[in-house]
Amino acid sequence: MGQNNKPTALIMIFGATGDLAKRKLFPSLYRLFKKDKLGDFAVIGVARRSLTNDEFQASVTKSVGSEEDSNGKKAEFVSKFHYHSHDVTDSDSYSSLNTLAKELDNTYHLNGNRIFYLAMAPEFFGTIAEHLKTDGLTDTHGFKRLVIEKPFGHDLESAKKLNSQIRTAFTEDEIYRIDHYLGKEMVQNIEVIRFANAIFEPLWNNRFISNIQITSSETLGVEERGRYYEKSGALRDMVQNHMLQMVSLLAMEPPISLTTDEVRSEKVRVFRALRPIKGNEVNEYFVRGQYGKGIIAENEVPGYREEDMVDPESNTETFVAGKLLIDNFRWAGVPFYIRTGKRMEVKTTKIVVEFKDIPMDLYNKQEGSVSPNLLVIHIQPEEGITLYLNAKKAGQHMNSTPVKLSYANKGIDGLNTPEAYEKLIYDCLRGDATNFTHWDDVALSWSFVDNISEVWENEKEKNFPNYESGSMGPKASDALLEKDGFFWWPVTNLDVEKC
Ligand SMILES: NC(=O)C1=CN([C@@H]2O[C@H](COP(=O)(O)OP(=O)(O)OC[C@H]3O[C@@H](n4cnc5c(N)ncnc54)[C@H](OP(=O)(O)O)[C@@H]3O)[C@@H](O)[C@H]2O)C=CC1
Ligand SMILES: O=C1O[C@H](COP(=O)(O)O)[C@@H](O)[C@H](O)[C@H]1O
Repeated sequence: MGQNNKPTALIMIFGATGDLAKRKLFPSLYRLFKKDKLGDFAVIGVARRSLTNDEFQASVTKSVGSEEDSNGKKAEFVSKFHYHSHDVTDSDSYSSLNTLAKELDNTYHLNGNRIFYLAMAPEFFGTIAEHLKTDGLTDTHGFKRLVIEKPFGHDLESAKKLNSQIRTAFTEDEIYRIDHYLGKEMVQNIEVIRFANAIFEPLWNNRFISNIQITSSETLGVEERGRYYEKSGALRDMVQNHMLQMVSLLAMEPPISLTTDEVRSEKVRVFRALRPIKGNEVNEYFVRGQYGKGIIAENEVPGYREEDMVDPESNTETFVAGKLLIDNFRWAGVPFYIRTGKRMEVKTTKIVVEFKDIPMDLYNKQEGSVSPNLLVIHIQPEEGITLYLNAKKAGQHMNSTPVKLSYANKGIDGLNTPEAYEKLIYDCLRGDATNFTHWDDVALSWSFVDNISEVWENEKEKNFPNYESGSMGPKASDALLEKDGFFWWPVTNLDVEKC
């Protein structure tokens, strides 16, 4: 891996005038710089519009505006940004980009290390990667790494095509496919909670766990992304990547060490064990929804079909719930339920691990049923874990009552934990690809999702819209669990801060 804690590199950001660069990439780089985690570096911003270096630097200054300055660090940081106006489909621009790259490499002593960050629409990914090779930008004596944003393809076939295009210029080890959920503090914590606690790992299997539920709900609608989302939907936008990645971390076997290869190969084995959903089973295992109008935070919001750039008769799902089965010794018979959607009641991502009931309930005979033990992992917005146990209810009788043991993660020194992008960019600079998705994950997760999307695309859902904005999704999502004798644990009541 050759990790260096203060890495040196030339970072080329393709799409440097776009939303992602301004909202996430520049602020994350600035935080790394402020924390003294970067060695020598320079940034080349690439986009079509014509900007001078001063204008580009002014936009970088603006995007780090809300970050605290310390001893003129901001000005020093921004001075390292350079702009190259360049249409990525225009072959001629790459040689001048290469000239600028070599110049900056010398000026800043960057040892030929290059990061190419593609923060652009995915249709350009393949072309850019090919040009980087043919025009000599990857021909460098240092390391070269490609950071590629989602979506990685639209289905298995397009993902394969894209992968073979980028593989002409980069080896698998040099490709860093971003899934920003893998940079979230509590998603990274799943492994530690599992593998560093003697009380969990022995119970982490089908003998003791009855089901696992993962909810990632959003209150936002589709915003300005109607054009993209119409072709994507929640299944491709959230399930193929973030939701399945969380499933793999929850279900993987303990790796023999924490190296990139070991962790990734255990994750891939989960995808290989994921039971494929056949065409005629899709509606039994998966539920789709589309939001209608409703009330969020006391404001009336429009339905999905009324959003900008959305077909008034759209068949696109903005909500997905599903039941996944993992066919291996550890998980046989344990359903993993997932649900994700836009315009739901709350913005939250939570994992609820529900343990099986004890064989005999001695304490609740007079007072209703026993409460199962739950382990709740709060991914966001609050970060932490809550363990729901049963203890004696105070008083004369021997009855039990649920109690909570809670840990709220306040981050380093009580400050907010670093943003996902900050961690992932730093990992990439250090050459640590553990928290990036491997091609095998991508291929296997697309092949799982393709079975479902094929059915949904060919069957128009007559009941859309089928959930009100501000609700927790369509009724069929509750029915999915009810038929197995379970229910969605209410994520709104599982707030770690209230424990
Ligand atoms: N925004 C977000 O929060 C997230 C974004 N992503 C992904 O990140 C990528 C970028 O998204 P986002 O920043 O929102 O997109 P934007 O539309 O905001 O930005 C696109 C950028 O690409 C540049 N661009 C477009 N066409 C060309 C071209 N032919 N040659 C050179 N530059 C070009 C644009 O600049 P100009 O017009 O000047 O050329 C602009 O800088 C996408 O893959 C998206 O799916 C992923 C997760 C979250
Ligand atoms: O990748 C995506 O994720 C966001 C949700 O991310 P979060 O960190 O806010 O949970 C989602 O809004 C977007 O549609 C999707 O493309």
